Amino acid sequence: MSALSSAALVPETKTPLILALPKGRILTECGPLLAAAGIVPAADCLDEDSRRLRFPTDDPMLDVVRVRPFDVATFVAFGAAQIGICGADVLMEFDYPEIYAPLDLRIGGCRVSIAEPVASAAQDDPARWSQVRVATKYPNIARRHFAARGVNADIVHLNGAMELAPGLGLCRLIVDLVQTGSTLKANGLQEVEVIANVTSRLIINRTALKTQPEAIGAWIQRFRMALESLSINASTCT
Ligand SMILES: Nc1ncnc2c1ncn2[C@@H]1O[C@H](COP(=O)(O)OP(=O)(O)OP(=O)(O)O)[C@@H](O)[C@H]1O
Ligand SMILES: O=P(O)(O)OC[C@H]1O[C@H](OP(=O)(O)OP(=O)(O)O)[C@H](O)[C@@H]1O
Repeated sequence: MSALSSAALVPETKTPLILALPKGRILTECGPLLAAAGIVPAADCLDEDSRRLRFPTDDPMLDVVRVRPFDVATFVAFGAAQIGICGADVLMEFDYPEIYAPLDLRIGGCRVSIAEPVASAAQDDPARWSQVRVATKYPNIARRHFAARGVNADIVHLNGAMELAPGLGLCRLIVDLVQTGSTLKANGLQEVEVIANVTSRLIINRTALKTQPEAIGAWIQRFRMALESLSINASTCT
């Protein structure tokens, strides 16, 4: 019997599903999407000042938890949350096989890029890189990217403020997120290569989808319809 057909015999659970949302900039962008999907979380859920971490919604079968962006993928991969919203950068970094990412939510647009000081970029030819030291919050993405290019990369793992690292002699290159480019510019760096374009995704724990196909399938469908209604509204507003 296949995993799917055996899962269909398991009764769906009566405990609420957990939707994991990322704290920070994406949380604000999630507001209209949640509203369009008919999710009404407790009022303080979208308030970054609230110290609460788990919130009921108007649906007794759905609770929301608010965690750090990198941890959304971990909560969902381990089944602590069944559904989540997470940047494609985080999914690329962890590459969890337990996560299914059915929908591009078209929020949190940015890119994972390589940058270096403006002064060295002028004389540097990325095609000639053979040995580089790279500071990044994305060690796996960076390692894979440089390996695919045949470049020996010594990776220094930082959790933030990567833009400081080249000027202080910690590394020659950084791999970080870029949106407007203003953080790079303010720190004397320039983007030299785009590794991947990023948006946020709806993510699902694969086992939960097998064991609760109706409930989780219905939420995927609600997010899909929400995206359609938002894009219809956006195109009629322009
Ligand atoms: N400048 C940006 N523009 C647009 N989206 C971004 C930008 N920076 C990050 N993101 C997206 O938002 C997600 C969360 O980024 P954010 O910078 O808020 O969190 P963080 O700094 O990683 O959190 P933490 O405080 O846990 O380190 C990223 O994974 C990415 O998908
Ligand atoms: O191209 P820009 O529009 O300037 O955006 C890029 C910046 O945004 C992110 O940092 P964030 O502001 O989230 O701070 P962080 O360093 O705490 O992650 C990222 O790490 C860059 O530093």
